[in-house]
Amino acid sequence: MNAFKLVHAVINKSDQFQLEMSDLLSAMTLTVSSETADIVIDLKQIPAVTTNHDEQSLLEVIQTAQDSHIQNVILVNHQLLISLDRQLMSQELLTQAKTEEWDLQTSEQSLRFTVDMSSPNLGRTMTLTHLRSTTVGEALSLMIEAAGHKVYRLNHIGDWGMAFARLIVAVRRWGLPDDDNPNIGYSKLQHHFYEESEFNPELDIEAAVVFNQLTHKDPKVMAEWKQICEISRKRFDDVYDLMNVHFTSETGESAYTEAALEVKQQLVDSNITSKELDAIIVHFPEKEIPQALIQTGENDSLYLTRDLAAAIDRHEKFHADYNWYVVGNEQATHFIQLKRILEMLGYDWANTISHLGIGFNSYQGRRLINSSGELISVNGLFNKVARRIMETYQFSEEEALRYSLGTIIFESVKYPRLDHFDIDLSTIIANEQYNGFSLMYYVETFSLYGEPNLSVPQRLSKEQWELLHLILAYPQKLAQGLQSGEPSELASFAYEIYLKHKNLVSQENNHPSIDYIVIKTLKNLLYVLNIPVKDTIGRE
Ligand SMILES: NC(=[NH2+])NCCC[C@H](N)C(=O)O
Repeated sequence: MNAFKLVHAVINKSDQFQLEMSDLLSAMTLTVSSETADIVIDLKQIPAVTTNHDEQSLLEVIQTAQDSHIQNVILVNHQLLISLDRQLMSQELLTQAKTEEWDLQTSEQSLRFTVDMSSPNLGRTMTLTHLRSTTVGEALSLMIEAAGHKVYRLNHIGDWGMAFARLIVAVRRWGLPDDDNPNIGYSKLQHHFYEESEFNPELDIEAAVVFNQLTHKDPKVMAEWKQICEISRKRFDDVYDLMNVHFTSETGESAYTEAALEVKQQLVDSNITSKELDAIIVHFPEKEIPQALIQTGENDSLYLTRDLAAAIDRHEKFHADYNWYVVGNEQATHFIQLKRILEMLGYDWANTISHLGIGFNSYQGRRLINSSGELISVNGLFNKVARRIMETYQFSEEEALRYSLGTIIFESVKYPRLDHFDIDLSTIIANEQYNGFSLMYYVETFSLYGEPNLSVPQRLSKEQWELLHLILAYPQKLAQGLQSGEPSELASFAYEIYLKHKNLVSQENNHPSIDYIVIKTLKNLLYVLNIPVKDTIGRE
């Protein structure tokens, strides 16, 4: 049941008005309190309506359409106030919940998106920022699909650069890490390298030689590099499997080293670079953008230059309307430079690029380390939270892991992206709180009585209608979440529905048909956030 499409169709059926769905979407509110009306349309926000006469005609269009969903419509102070046939609307919400055909599209055309998400670095552990990029990126991808668009999920894996030369040297001296936790092992090796190189400058010299060999694709050194990458990669796949995240394309940065040289040449040829010693630099006309380093020595490539090559490749492959990068906000300048350089090269599609930044993330107030200062892997975090759930609620191991995943995923999407999020073991699994645990538990254990012959009550109480009325806003919440790139819009929407329903139940003012609509809608919202809720419908 999509009230936005309904109103849009009613108006556009006439020859007089052809409104854009996007205009209607921003002008139309399902009022918070349904006392005045069920739908308010602010006509000042609709470009096609400019005069009093237009306002009057629009009113008449809706009146003469005599759509059965619309009970009454009046014009007050440049606003259209629409009252709906509550029973009919509710009945249609019930049908939607039964058939699970969620009609959430509010866009006339289907658009194409790429979402750069996760993009961890091999040869070290996945950080909480990478984890949150994965969860936010996947939620956004599912939201894009739910809204009827096409998404390409892209993993731009960090597998190139000086860090790998250091790791190769470290592995030569101190051996490969053990199998249990290779990425923790690699991170320790990197750390060890830094400590040792303070006393032993030979290490840095050897790393520089290795990096040069890597740059020239020396087969023996490439084999050492490849081994490190493959071992490291497997662990990330375990995380993706657990979270049910599947990428359209996973390309290491190493795949762009040659294309990066071409981009460099293109920049030099367009006269937007300057050479300072061995370095090639772009100065921007805007003073506030810091100069960008394109190359430091012959034949090498830098993160930015590889990213420019990858962006061009992405555009050629996917021709997306939107290219999103869900990446830590400390890289804000990098993305400003990336976009501006593409503009300076004359790529008109540069405006499709948006950096959706991620704020600071912590575990118990710190980075992913335990109380004795040891690194924890993301898999380790899932297990830790699962263990805590098992102890607290006596869940089976399998159930605890599923709840752990759902809880961590929800926790990382429930705040606006740029806000700090902390995984606090004592609060994230507390029941009846604003967390993933409570929502999963609620939708999976709420007792629903029967399904087949449900129908909504003849007369809905005020509170009952207010809850269903809130659910009618789903397509708009989804559109707003996509507009701002914020899955948190849906997380807080789910929580609001949950609270209202709990309240209804405590007043014994619920009804099986309403329970059914609510639980199915909440489940759908959780699916769209990639929370692994069970398919089955409560206990009978
Ligand atoms: N296309 C991109 N730059 N994606 C993000 C890459 C993130 C990078 N690997 C990092 O961990 O910092």
